[in-house]
Amino acid sequence: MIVQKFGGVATRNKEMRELCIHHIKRGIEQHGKVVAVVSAMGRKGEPYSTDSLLSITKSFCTSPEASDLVAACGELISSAVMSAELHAAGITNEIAYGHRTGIFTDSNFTDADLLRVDARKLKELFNEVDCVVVPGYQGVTLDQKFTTLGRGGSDLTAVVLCSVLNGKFVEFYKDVPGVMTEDPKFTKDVKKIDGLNYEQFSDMLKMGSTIIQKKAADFAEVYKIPLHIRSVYNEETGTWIPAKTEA
Ligand SMILES: Nc1ncnc2c1ncn2[C@@H]1O[C@H](COP(=O)(O)OP(=O)(O)O)[C@@H](O)[C@H]1O
Ligand SMILES: N[C@@H](CC(=O)OP(=O)(O)O)C(=O)O
Repeated sequence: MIVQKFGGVATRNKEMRELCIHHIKRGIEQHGKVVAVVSAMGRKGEPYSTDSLLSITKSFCTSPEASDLVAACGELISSAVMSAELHAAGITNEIAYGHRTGIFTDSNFTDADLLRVDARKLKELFNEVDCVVVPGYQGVTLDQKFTTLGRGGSDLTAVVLCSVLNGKFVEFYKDVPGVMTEDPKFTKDVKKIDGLNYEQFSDMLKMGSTIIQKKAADFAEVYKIPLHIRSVYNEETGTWIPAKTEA
């Protein structure tokens, strides 16, 4: 089993989600089962993105609980869309959300911390289907309120689920070939880095790189979860953390 994470750019429209579905199919063929963690579709200005939902009313800034409930809807919509399109493509799948995902947090709305993760339901679902679709970025409190895990939190969802389900590694599907020497949005002459150790990757994130959420990278380092950051547009190898050693 592996975990694949598809962010807002990878899930933004049907054409992009077809690429995601191709990777999920290949993941199932090569690794048996796939947990597909999805983020809200699109970026600022697109209708179902996290930023668009959070801008419905300025009053969300005075009500963190309501703000988290609306934010969680972005990933719920995305998981419903992805699940339906996977069914249409012939891939058996179930959606795990709310307490079915088993990610329980404290009530620190907008940046909640994990309390415990109960993987029993997810394991049960894998007896029935090849793929479980999980809305990222969210957890539930012990009294069943939705919380979010901080911006970029779907990365944390992916890494945490890989850890509790004993997955082989997490694949992050991006609009870049992997971790580059610098952010290609701002610098032209960049090269893909084939591999980094956890400390080198953490240093890049500390310097401000936004390629994955820092909390997720820290969790991966502590629990030794291998990460593969790669392009959604093709099947080429991206960047492995930790670097693959020569056989
Ligand atoms: N060193 C880096 N290498 C590659 N991409 C980087 C780097 N630093 C920042 N980025 C940015 O990270 C973006 C990919 O992350 P993001 O769009 O947040 O993905 P996701 O939608 O999966 O969360 C790239 O478009 C790129 O601009
Ligand atoms: N949608 C949330 C969570 C997330 O991880 O998104 P993305 O994978 O698109 O960065 C956010 O924008 O913060």
